[in-house]
Amino acid sequence: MAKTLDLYLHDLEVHHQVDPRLTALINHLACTCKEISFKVSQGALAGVLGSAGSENVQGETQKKLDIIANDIMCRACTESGFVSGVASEEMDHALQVPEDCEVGPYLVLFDPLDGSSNIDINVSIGTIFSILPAGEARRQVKDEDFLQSGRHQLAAGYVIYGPQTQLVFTLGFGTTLFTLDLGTGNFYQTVEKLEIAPQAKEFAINCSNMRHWEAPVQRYITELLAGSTGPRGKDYNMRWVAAMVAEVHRILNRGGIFMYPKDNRDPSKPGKLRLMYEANPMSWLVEQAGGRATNGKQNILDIQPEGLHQRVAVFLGAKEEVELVTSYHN
Ligand SMILES: O=P(O)(O)OC[C@H]1O[C@](O)(COP(=O)(O)O)[C@@H](O)[C@@H]1O
Ligand SMILES: [Mg+2]
Ligand SMILES: [Mg+2]
Repeated sequence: MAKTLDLYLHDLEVHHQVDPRLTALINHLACTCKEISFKVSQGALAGVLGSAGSENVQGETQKKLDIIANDIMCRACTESGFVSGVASEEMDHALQVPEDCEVGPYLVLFDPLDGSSNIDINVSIGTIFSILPAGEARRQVKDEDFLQSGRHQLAAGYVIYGPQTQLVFTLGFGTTLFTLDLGTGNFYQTVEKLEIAPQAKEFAINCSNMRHWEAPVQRYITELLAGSTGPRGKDYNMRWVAAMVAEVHRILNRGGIFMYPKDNRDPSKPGKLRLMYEANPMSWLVEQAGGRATNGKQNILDIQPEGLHQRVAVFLGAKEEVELVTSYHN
C-alpha cells in the first residue's frame, strides 16, 4: 500500500528531525491546492475561465484563475499560523498576516497559477511554492526579508493539475511525488525518489525566439537540431507545453533539459521566468533529483536576489546537458 502524505511527513519528523510546523505547513499547502485543483477541474462550470481584464505587477494580463488561485493561497497561508508573510508573482509587495491570526517562523513564496495561457484550453497547469525561514515569527515583514538565495529554501514544490493532480516536493531529502486519490481525497506517494538521468534525449525551449537569443544558446540549439549528423552525434526530440511546471514535471519523470534563456526582445526583461517564484523552487527540486540548474553562468540557487520579481535565464534538467550549455556561456 502506498504511503500517505501524512505518514511520509511524520517519517521526516522522526528520522530527519524536521520541525513539525514545517511538515504541517506542507500538509496545509497540499490541502489548499486540492481546492484549486477542484476549481481547475470544474473550468467553465465554476466560471473560472477567461481573462480578469487586469494586469499584475509585471504588466501581464491576469486570468481569472490567476487571481482566484492567488486569493486561495494567500488566505490559506496567512491564516495557517505557520507564516510571517507571503509573496506572490501576482502581488506588488509582500503580504502581512492579519492582526487576528497567529504568526509563524516561515515565509511562503508562490506562483499561484503557472502556465496561465493553458487554462482555457484544458492543458496542464500548476501551483509552485517555496518556503524560506522568517528568522523569527513576526508581525511585520518587508519585501527585503524574502531576498534570500535559493540555498536558504527549507522546502520547495509544486502541485500539477493535469490528467492527475500530483504533488512534487523536497525538504532536502530527495524529490518525491504524491498523487491525489479523488476517491479518498488523500495524496499517496507514487514515486519515492525522482531521479534525472545525466544525459538527455529531449529538450524544451520556445524556438520562436531563436533569433533573439545570445550566441551560446544559438550554438547549443543548432547542435541539438543537427542531430545525428551534427557534433552531438545523436537525434533529439523536442517538447514545449508553455508551462514551466509541466516541463519540469516531464523532466523529473523521464529526463531532458528545459531552457528559457535571456533574449534581446526587451532589455528590461533579462529572461522571462521569475527567480523567487519559479526558478528557485524548480532548481532545488531538480538538484535534489540529481539534475542541475544554471542561468548560463552560475548555479541558480547561488544567485543573491535583488528584487522580489526579478527575472532570470533558466537552463535546468539533465546534468551533462546543463553543464555543456553553461560551458558555452563561460
Ligand atoms: O513560451 P511562452 O509563451 O513564452 O511562455 C511559457 C512560459 O511562461 C510561463 O507560463 C510563465 O508562467 P505564468 O503563467 O505563471 O505567467 C512559464 O511557465 C513558461 O515556461
Ligand atoms: Mg509561472
Ligand atoms: Mg503564474
